[in-house]
Amino acid sequence: MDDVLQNIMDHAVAVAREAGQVVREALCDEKQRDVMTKSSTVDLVTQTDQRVEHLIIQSVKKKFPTHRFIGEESVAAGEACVLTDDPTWIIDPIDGTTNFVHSFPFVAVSIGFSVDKKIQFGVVYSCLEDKMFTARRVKEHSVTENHLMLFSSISDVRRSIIATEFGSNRETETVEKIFSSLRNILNIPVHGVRGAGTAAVNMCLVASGCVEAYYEVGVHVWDVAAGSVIVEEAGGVLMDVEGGPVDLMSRRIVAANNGTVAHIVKEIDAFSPTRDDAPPTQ
Ligand SMILES: O=P(O)(O)OC[C@@]1(O)O[C@H](CO)[C@@H](O)[C@@H]1O
Ligand SMILES: [Mg+2]
Ligand SMILES: [Mg+2]
Repeated sequence: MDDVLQNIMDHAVAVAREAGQVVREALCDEKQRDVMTKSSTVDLVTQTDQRVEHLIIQSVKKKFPTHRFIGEESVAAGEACVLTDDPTWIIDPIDGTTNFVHSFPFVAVSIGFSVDKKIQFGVVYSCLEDKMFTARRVKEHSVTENHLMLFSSISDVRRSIIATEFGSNRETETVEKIFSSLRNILNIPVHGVRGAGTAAVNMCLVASGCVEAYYEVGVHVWDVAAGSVIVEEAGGVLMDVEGGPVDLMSRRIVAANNGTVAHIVKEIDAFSPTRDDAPPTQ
């Protein structure tokens, strides 16, 4: 299985790079950045998101015809978001669509691959920085092209930088919760709070030791599937925002180094968005 998995992972890296090239070219063409909206007026999608997801899925289907997919834009178009034991590609064609639309320079192609409901490898291509992050669920871990993982050993949370995002839900109660967590964390006080505008890149920042932790309520499985392996293989931990094991379908995540995770979890004002795998409401 090892060689088989490596073969699949090599394909994921190649197709992520190809997708990244499409994204970079689209950035120079206003038409390809025309905005449509999904769950709210600030949940953006472009024809490039759809095109890139199609490109990835078609390329994988040619090589691995029995594999299944959970793709952000396919789910938006009505496909089920259900993880089975079958080999499944979990795809976010553009993580950071808002960044893409505004030319804010953090945009990633994120591909996680799951078997038996466990993510086996993750590939995050931060395509405007041209950084490829990969990790496989074995002892080895690697970040290609010299982007070495330099995991943070800081254990004093007051010396940390914490990453988070504001998401695309603007309901008053949700915004209140987001600010309540943010206030608690700023008041620790931490050195700073940052957000790249993409969950996948935020998780790679944890794996690289640039930030000590990343947390968010409202993410989707395609935002974090790839990053989850990258963080764990770098030596980090994943947790639910109220402690306990993370559930990638729950839309809640903390990814952190060992020293700060417990401190961050204490400060989060948790809530529970509708799960990614919830049956559709009629
Ligand atoms: O919609 P996209 O661009 O794929 O996802 C980007 C994003 O908004 O999704 C997460 C919340 O859902 C955030 O962490 C992240 O910034
Ligand atoms: Mg995303
Ligand atoms: Mg996306």
